[in-house]
Amino acid sequence: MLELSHVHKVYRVGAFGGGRKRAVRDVDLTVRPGEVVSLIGESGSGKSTLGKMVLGLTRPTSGRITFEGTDISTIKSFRAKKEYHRRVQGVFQDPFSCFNPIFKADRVLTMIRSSYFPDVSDADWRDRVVSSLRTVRLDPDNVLGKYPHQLSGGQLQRLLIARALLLDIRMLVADEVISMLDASTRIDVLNLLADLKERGLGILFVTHDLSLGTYVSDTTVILRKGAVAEMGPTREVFDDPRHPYSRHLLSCVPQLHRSWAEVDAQLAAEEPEPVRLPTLVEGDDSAPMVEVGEGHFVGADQG
Ligand SMILES: Nc1ncnc2c1ncn2[C@@H]1O[C@H](COP(=O)(O)OP(=O)(O)OP(=O)(O)O)[C@@H](O)[C@H]1O
Repeated sequence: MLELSHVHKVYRVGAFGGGRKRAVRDVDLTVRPGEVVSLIGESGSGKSTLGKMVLGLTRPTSGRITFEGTDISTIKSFRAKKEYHRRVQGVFQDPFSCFNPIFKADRVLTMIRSSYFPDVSDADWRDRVVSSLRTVRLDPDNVLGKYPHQLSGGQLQRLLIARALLLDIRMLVADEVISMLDASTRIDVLNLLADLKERGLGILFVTHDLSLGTYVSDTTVILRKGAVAEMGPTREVFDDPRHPYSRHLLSCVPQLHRSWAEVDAQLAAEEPEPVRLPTLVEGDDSAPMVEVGEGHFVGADQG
């Protein structure tokens, strides 16, 4: 469905754009229908840049992104871009900033109608809206006609997902969608993502939160300095992390039932079979990976 192949992104920075900032380095990854792929990494590791490239908000410096067989760099006309966004949508961290406080919150749905479905009758449109709101577990009577300040962050986030669903999307880029929500609402939104996955959507779930990454994802991609440090089936990556960075990162997840000393002791006792990590070559932008288990890859140690 979605395939990234040797994707790089270098931003021009500095007063006259003379500097260069490498944000993404040689990333290969795939998202299949009904699969949730978590992109995990610390701040600045390139997660959002990858999400933005998939959404066509910024272009890769090199490499290819294909969606359902089409290289998205060939999608140029306004009409073709609109069609692409009928299939691929993004939902972002701060739901509040997506709403204009002087308009009712459901205006985000009306705008979809005027842009994509001008010929749909009022009755048909109302049915579609009600159905998409129910899918995201919102009560239409509770949210329609309300202003953004009358709704919670979780309701606004779900409203944005409902908006995406009106478009019959196949792929959702969910960029830190739960980081601004309180704990119980987070679980609601995660459960909603799990429902969407059941409906066959592919989801790129961008997060810096490791523990939430495991909750919904089939595949985990750990990014460091723009390159993949480790990727593979989520259970394998979490149960048997092979890259030193992933091991360090996973050991930092607080666990209620164990002290830090116990975690350190376990890590030392369970030192995995040593992996010969690939090396980066000076002057070469590629980021090689080695396979350490079926579909489980590790990248170079970038120090
Ligand atoms: N438009 C831009 N121009 C220049 N540099 C940028 C731009 N956007 C991002 N960067 C830089 O690229 C790197 C990757 O940024 P990105 O936002 O993708 O990381 P991230 O992992 O999503 O971080 P966070 O979790 O803090 O959002 C960072 O060093 C960032 O400063």
